[in-house]
Amino acid sequence: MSAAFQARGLGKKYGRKQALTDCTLEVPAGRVVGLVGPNGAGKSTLLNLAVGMLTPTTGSIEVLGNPAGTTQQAKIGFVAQDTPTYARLSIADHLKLGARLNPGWDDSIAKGRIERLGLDPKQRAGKLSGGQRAQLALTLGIAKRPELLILDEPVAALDPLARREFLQDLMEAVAEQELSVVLSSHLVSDVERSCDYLVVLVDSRVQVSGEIDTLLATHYRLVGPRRDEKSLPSGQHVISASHTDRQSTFLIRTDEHILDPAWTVTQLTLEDLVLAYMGRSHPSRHNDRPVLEVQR
Ligand SMILES: Nc1ncnc2c1ncn2[C@@H]1O[C@H](COP(=O)(O)OP(=O)(O)OP(=O)(O)O)[C@@H](O)[C@H]1O
Repeated sequence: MSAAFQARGLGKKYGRKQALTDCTLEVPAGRVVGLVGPNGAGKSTLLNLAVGMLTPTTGSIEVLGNPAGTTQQAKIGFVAQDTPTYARLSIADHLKLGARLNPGWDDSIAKGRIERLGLDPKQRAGKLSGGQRAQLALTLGIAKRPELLILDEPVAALDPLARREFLQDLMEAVAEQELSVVLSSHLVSDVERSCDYLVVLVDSRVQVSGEIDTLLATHYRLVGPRRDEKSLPSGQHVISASHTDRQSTFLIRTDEHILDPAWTVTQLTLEDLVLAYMGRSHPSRHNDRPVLEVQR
């Protein structure tokens, strides 16, 4: 199976605003990829480039092995951040339209979800609440049975229970179909619950990407007597450092064993890891409110 998407030197400028910079990234197929980063980081820009709604200023992006924008539309499901629906059409009309436009449409998935959500198929989309509209858009995306489902902050408008159920549905769809998912989120807990691959984007640049299990197995917190980061072995890459008069704390990435007995070594949570990379781009944010929400 080809990569879900592959970006090489991808960049996007809106006028003079650089929204995405030199993004080189290969996201394997068959994964649930969490794209996280603060407001304005460039997440929607990257996702819109992937579905061909935007054209790159520099570099290139391939989706399911084809240049973005040329992949068969039936293979890609995209739910944009504003969860677009047709206000004057009913839920049932949306499902009929979905069935007509998509060769792989699964009506039982669509109708089953709408029924489970307690939505009235006769209701017009324009009369739905924001969360219900998001549920309709997500239902259309899943029932299309695409090879790649791209979701821009899909759960932002959903209540906590609906969010959990939706992520559960998504994971079941990935297990049952040959489906890759890329979803952007501000919520580390949602990524932790549903994703197995992580991309952190800050200030238009990818800070880190990889399998979540591998990332967690190669990042550590070291606490010990104060020392300069230059004294650490070359295989230990410092992501963040903080010091008191006597003590140093480093968050590091390494593939090697940590042999120095002076350190107390602990592994990072996903939240620690994400916040460390986000802080690296914005040193001044260490003392601020976290830019990612953490909800359990
Ligand atoms: N159409 C546009 N014209 C000019 N600037 C834009 C446009 N769309 C986005 N930007 C800018 O590009 C940057 C990246 O925006 P983008 O929407 O990709 O971020 P994001 O990570 O999705 O943010 P959020 O989490 O708030 O949705 C931001 O600084 C934004 O102001």
